[in-house]
Amino acid sequence: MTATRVLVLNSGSSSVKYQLLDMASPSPATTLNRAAAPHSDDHGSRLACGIVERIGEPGGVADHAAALKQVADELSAQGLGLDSPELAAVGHRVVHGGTRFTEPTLITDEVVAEIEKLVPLAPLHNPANVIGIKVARELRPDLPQVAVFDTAFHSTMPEAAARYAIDRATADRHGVRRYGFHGTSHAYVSRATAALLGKEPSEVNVIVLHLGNGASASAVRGGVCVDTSMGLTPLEGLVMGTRSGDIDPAVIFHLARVGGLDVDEIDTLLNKRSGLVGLCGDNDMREIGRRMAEGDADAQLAFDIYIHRLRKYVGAYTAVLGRVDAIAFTAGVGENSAAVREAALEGLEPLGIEIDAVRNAVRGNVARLVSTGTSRVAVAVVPTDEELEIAQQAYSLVRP
Ligand SMILES: Nc1ncnc2c1ncn2[C@@H]1O[C@H](COP(=O)(O)OP(=O)(O)O)[C@@H](O)[C@H]1O
Ligand SMILES: CC(=O)OP(=O)(O)O
Ligand SMILES: [Mg+2]
Repeated sequence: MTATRVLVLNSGSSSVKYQLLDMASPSPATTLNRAAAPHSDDHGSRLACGIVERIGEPGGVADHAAALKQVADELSAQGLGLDSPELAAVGHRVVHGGTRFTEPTLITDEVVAEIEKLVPLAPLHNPANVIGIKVARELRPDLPQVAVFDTAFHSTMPEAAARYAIDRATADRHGVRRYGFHGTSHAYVSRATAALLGKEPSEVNVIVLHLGNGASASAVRGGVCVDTSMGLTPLEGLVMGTRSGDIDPAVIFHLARVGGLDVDEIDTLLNKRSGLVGLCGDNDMREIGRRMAEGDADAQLAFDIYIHRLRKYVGAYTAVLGRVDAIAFTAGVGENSAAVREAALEGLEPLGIEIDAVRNAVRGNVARLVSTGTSRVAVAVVPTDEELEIAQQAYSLVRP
């Protein structure tokens, strides 16, 4: 029997998502929506999936190790356990790959040690990724395990976009540069957007707006990333659920000198108590929408700040790309919030961007266009599938 299944673990700061895929059958993107299939040979059908949430929170499981045990138990209960001989590999999302990891990588002890060295650059994410790797390797030491890095797709950014304008020697000594994140999603969605337009990725320039709890924008020219909004860590850029995104770095000095906060307190403030939750107490866009409908001024201001930042990045990446063929919305907010999409692009007709209010309001879970027939820039909603992309990349390394 040929082993054709891949288990994907997407360990986040407070959740573990998993999918088991069979790489011998076509992917749902192919069967549901041919136009949106990102690869011509697009394989990977979902056999099982799930999520363990609220890790470390009251009412949730204690820690990531406990979450992974729950994942293993859920799979075993369906007869799809990690002991299955049909498993060909485990694919792991790893958020920070530094400058070294720009390709899917077969995991060894040495690779794990390198990923651990990058923890200071992604303290909310890499430790969880490492635990996932260790647990899976203990359960199946014989099985190939593949790391797929969030930073990889952004490694093509030109130096002009990747470097901060700070002292070069200091920056180089400490690895201070812009790495970018959510790259697996930006890669998948930019390709799927090209497919939706009936074009090759090399033929189109796309702005991808990945709006989840973490959020980032990227400018993709002919299939290659040329800029993205996250930087050294996943804190820079857009307003997020709990993260501030861009601020004047002097805010940190001011809070330390005048506010008396120490570095760890400021880190927690900017990563966990800022963004939408810091502005209005809620980080879920559904709840913010409900509050706005009731005339809640704090929720409205949080929404307005979120949208203002998003529009700035649309404008910036329009200038970076020169010619924009499509703007693609993805992830939890991007796929589901018609209000965010509309507010982000409202009044941008002079840039050739015309969103169609009726199309935009239609809900769905397949890739679709929401721009008018005359819009020079296509506006698309493209469901992301980080797990499918990770499975395909992992399988390409281990397939017979
Ligand atoms: N129907 C919806 N309308 C508006 N926002 C939604 C909807 N469903 C989910 N979201 C938003 O999506 C977010 C989660 O997105 P997701 O991509 O799953 O994030 P992450 O992977 O970072 O956990 C939620 O916090 C919520 O704000
Ligand atoms: C890198 C990052 O921000 O990931 P997430 O959105 O899963 O938190
Ligand atoms: Mg996510």
